[in-house]
Amino acid sequence: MSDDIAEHYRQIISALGEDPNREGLRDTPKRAAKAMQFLNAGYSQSLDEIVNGAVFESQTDEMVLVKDIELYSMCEHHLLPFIGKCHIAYLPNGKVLGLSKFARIVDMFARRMQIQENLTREIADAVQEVTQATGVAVVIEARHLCMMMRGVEKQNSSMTSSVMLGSFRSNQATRQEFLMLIN
Ligand SMILES: Nc1nc2c(ncn2[C@@H]2O[C@H](COP(=O)(O)OP(=O)(O)OP(=O)(O)O)[C@@H](O)[C@H]2O)c(=O)[nH]1
Ligand SMILES: [Zn+2]
Repeated sequence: MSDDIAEHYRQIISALGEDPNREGLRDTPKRAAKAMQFLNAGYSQSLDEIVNGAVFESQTDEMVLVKDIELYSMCEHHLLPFIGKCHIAYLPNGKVLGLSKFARIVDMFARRMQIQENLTREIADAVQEVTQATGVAVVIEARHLCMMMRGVEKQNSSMTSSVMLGSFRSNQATRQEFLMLIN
């Protein structure tokens, strides 16, 4: 698989007019293949595996917020990175999720070919599935290199996407509290 990807990179380098045999590029197909596999490792993970049973009984029903989880993903249109941060809140319903698992869930879905809206939705659905929470809110703020390095070449625009489930959708005060806490 890795060799296969490396061979394709060799061909791409060649098609771009470079010499894949010159010293600096000799190992590049192999490195690029390895990097690309890392950036797409989310396809071979499952929610069960990354959560690893770290769901704990708790009587708290107050909002839990995990803020500023850094995020690196690749846009599925150009295969260029988008970079930003993710905020996740939920209202526990008898159980809480291990803190590190929020970052693991973000990475599992970010390390796939994505658009920001779908990434946001997949993270929210996953948190809902493992916690059975009364409500889940996810906000992602990101900058897309496909907008910066090429195309419209806008350096300062960022995109915010959100998904509100359960109480965050139905209860204005809950949503307001969340938005106030992340701003
Ligand atoms: N909604 C959304 N759009 C995205 C995301 N990532 C990239 N895009 C957009 O996907 C669109 C693809 O448009 P196309 O016209 O098919 O491709 P293109 O000619 O390369 O587009 P330009 O970027 O405008 O040069 C562009 O408008 C991108 O900005 C994302 O996460 N969400
Ligand atoms: Zn793009």
